[in-house]
Amino acid sequence: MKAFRSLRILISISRTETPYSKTHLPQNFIRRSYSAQPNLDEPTSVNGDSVFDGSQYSIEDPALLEAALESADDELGEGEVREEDQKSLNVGIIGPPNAGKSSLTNFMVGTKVAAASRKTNTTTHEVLGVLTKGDTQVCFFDTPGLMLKKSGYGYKDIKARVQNAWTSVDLFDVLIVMFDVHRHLTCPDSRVVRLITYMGEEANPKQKRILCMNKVDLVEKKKDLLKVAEEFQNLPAYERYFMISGLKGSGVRDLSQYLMDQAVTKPWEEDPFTMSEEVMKNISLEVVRERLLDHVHQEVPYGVEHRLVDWREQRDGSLRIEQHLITPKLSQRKILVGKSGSKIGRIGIEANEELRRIMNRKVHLILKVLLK
Ligand SMILES: Nc1nc2c(ncn2[C@@H]2O[C@H](COP(=O)(O)OP(=O)(O)OP(=O)(O)O)[C@@H](O)[C@H]2O)c(=O)[nH]1
Repeated sequence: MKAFRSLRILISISRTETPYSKTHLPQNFIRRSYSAQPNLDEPTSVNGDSVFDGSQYSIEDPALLEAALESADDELGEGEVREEDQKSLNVGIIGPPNAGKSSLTNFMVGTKVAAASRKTNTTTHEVLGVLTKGDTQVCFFDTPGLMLKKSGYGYKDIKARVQNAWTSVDLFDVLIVMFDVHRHLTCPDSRVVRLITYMGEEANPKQKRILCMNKVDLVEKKKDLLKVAEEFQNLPAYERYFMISGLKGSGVRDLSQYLMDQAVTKPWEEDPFTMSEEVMKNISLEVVRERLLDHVHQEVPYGVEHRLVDWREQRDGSLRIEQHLITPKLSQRKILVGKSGSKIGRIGIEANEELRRIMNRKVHLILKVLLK
């Protein structure tokens, strides 16, 4: 159930724009619960008992129970807000690679899963995450590749995608210009300074711009932060300056509050009940990890390398998920596998069932325990 709890947060993360990437969760799925039993007592044993294959198990059709729990159409479900009451804000985050854009978004959105295996540079403006709180939805967009060349001009000629990105940057309600202040103090990069200056030179009446000095946790002498603030203080386009640690969270609450306060009455653009494929992949890892921690009490889970090796939609609409658990020691592998595969089997059954409920479709979870 811990994964279900985290899902209340996870569902507010948005989707990537691939046609097959959307999974629409039933709007009241969080409140549903139904039990299911595997129809076999023992998990599959292949080549020395290291494989759990979820396709060996079938779950009773929960449709009847789902129907019974369905709320009436005109009732507002938990977390739903009438369109006329919805407030929105689109926030672009611009900054050099490694500035901490994803980490900050993850912290604000409330989970680490948003970007762990995010594909970069696939779209002009990639949704990094969506924060939906009360009646307000804040969408965070990445602006990949938007840096300035030494000449001071953008890399417009590289690809039309980048050109479009530059021209549409102005469309965000708020633009966060972010940089790694620790790096700036130790090894300043002229391209970053140029970007900060360029974005701060001229105020845009339709867009609020803020300058975020990130990674303040790495700066030992906090006085140095004031020096940096002074360096950029005469840039009229920045309405506010924030000193934050997107990873550790310092200063993030003020920033989140500032953003929530900027939201205007406008229907939400992102369905808070839609999950991207990337998010689902990470959920699948999280769910298995959780079960692992539940069932293996020794130190084992912390030494285990956990990989998603296959994620495939099958012809019948079901999802095949294969994950590998790689242990450094044979003894750890034995603990994980259990007698005749009983441990990994149990972990697999429970994780398979939970994933089936979350994804709202049939899931074949394959877990393999391997030795490094
Ligand atoms: N100490 C510290 N590290 C941070 C902070 N924010 C991010 N990092 C680390 O900096 C690295 C880059 O962070 P990301 O969030 O991936 O940066 P990004 O700007 O999204 O990077 P790109 O995807 O390359 O554009 C990671 O190793 C983070 O853990 C912070 O506030 N403090």
